[in-house]
Parts: sequence; structure tokens; C-alpha cells
Amino acid sequence: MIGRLNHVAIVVPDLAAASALYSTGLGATVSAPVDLPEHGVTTVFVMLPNTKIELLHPLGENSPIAGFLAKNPAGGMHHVCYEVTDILAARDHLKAQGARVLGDGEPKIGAHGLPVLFLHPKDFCGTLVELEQVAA
Ligand SMILES: C[C@H](C(=O)O)C(=O)SCCNC(=O)CCNC(=O)[C@H](O)C(C)(C)COP(=O)(O)OP(=O)(O)OC[C@H]1O[C@@H](n2cnc3c(N)ncnc32)[C@H](O)[C@@H]1OP(=O)(O)O
Ligand SMILES: [Co+2]
Repeated sequence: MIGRLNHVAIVVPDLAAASALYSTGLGATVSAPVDLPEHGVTTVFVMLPNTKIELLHPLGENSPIAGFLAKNPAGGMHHVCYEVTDILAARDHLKAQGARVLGDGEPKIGAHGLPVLFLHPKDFCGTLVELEQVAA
């Protein structure tokens, strides 16, 4: 059901410092920061030849990553995002097996303009999983 690894996300306390670490330090191509108020995050994408790294910082009052940053003040790996071609079929398949879909269970439009859903970390080996629907 899942396809390619779309991105690995890292929550960081300072987006500018993290961007510099990846661009100047590691020599990667790094995007400008983009605010996603619907998701309560600001994102920077690090482009790698085979996948992406998503640097995340909380945005607004009720950010879903505020608690994670409070617990991990230096930052830390936050989620992995796998591609699927039919996100509603994937969701229903996972729900039928008892996995918890976060939020209201309906896909939101994610950082790449495509539908995304999140699955509870306690149901996936302690790792928060994002699913992103891509073209078949
Ligand atoms: C848009 C863009 C995109 O790519 O398109 C994005 O990615 S947006 C990315 C940001 N959006 C999201 O993450 C949306 C989905 N996430 C959520 O709804 C929430 O973050 C959440 C429910 C996973 C956790 O919320 P929270 O931290 O406030 O809740 P709690 O503190 O009660 O956490 C419950 C338990 O899960 C653990 N826990 C929390 N976050 C994570 C994580 N990222 N990875 C692994 N474990 C985690 C906590 O330590 C705790 O464990 P213990 O009980 O053992 O202490
Ligand atoms: Co993500």
C-alpha cells in the first residue's frame, strides 16, 4: 500500500539556524520558510536526491508540535511521510485494523498541495506516520 518515502520531518527550535546547518554545513539545497497556519507549523524543505527533509517549527497558539518541542528543546525527529495513491482507501484499511487516524480523520492539504493524514505514533512503533496522496 505505501510507496516511496516522501520526507522525514525534524522539529527544530530555530529554523534559520537549522536551515544554515543543512545549506552551509551539509551543502544541501534548502527552500525558504513557508507558514502553514492550517497545520500550525512553519516548514523548510531540504531537497535530497532521493527524498526530502522537512524542518518544522511551531506556528500559532495550538501547534500540534508545541508539546514535542517542549519535551525535546534541542529538536528531534518527528515523523516519516510515506506516499500512497489512494489516501481514503489507505485510511479505511488502517482504521479497520484498529489504527488511530489523528484529527477528524479527514485528509487536509499538506505542504505539497496534496492530501495528507497522520497516524498515531503509539500504533506505529513509536513513530508518527504521515500519509501523502500522490498520483498513481
Ligand atoms: C503539513 C506538513 C506536511 O508535511 O504536509 C506536516 O507534516 S505538519 C506536521 C505537524 N502536524 C502533526 O504532527 C499532526 C499530527 N500530530 C498530532 O496530532 C499530535 O502531534 C500528536 C497527537 C501525535 C501528539 O500530540 P501531543 O504531543 O500534544 O500529545 P501527547 O503529549 O499527549 O503525546 C502522546 C504520546 O505520544 C508521544 N508523541 C508525541 N509526538 C510524537 C512524535 N512525533 N513521535 C513519537 N511519539 C510522539 C508523546 O511523547 C506521548 O507519549 P507518552 O504518553 O509515552 O509520553
Ligand atoms: Co510532514
